[in-house]
Amino acid sequence: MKSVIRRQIAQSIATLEAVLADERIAETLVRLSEMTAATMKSGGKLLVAGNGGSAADAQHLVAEFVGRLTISRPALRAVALTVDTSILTAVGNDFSFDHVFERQVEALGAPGDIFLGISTSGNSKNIVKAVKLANQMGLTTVGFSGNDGGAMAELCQLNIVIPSSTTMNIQESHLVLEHIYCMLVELCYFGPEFGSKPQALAE
Ligand SMILES: O=C(CO)[C@@H](O)[C@H](O)[C@H](O)[C@H](O)COP(=O)(O)O
Ligand SMILES: [Zn+2]
Repeated sequence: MKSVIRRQIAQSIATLEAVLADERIAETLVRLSEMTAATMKSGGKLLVAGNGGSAADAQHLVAEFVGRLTISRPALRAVALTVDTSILTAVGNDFSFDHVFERQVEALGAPGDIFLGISTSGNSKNIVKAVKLANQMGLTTVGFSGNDGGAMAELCQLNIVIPSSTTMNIQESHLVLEHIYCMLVELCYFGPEFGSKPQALAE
């Protein structure tokens, strides 16, 4: 059993090492963070969707934006499209599960907003459909994926593709980058001096 634990931790670290070595990922994350801060400053918002573990990620990331991560500051405008069970069941039941995020993009999205789809395969139909509509509506589309980026890689304007084909490792790296993403948006939006008292978080 311990050998399984060691192997899995080593695999998770190796995936993160590969992420660390990938300059494109760092460059894309900086670009995305600057763009997100600018979008939010001008009244736009971030919409986030994912399935399974990535649905939990969507909610986790949005909770950091609406609450706080590294500094005490005003709430930032972000919405997880995974949380309203009435919408998910109504649209899933009346249309199909492939439309549960697309419909919410139609309802809530506006030109200039950002849609972030989190999908380890990059191929989940409900995410792909939401990306397509978001593109048509003039949102900026972003994909967090793994493997070869799947269909999302061809559709999204910005892509972060974890260099792994193992779902759990892709998810683990996504979470690390999602925390850094929120941290960088706080930095871009409020400036380093705003966060000079991180102990405020303990209050
Ligand atoms: O958390 C896990 C596996 O670690 C699962 O719940 C996983 O997220 C689900 O199978 C998803 O449906 C996978 O979808 P995707 O990442 O390919 O879009
Ligand atoms: Zn999982």
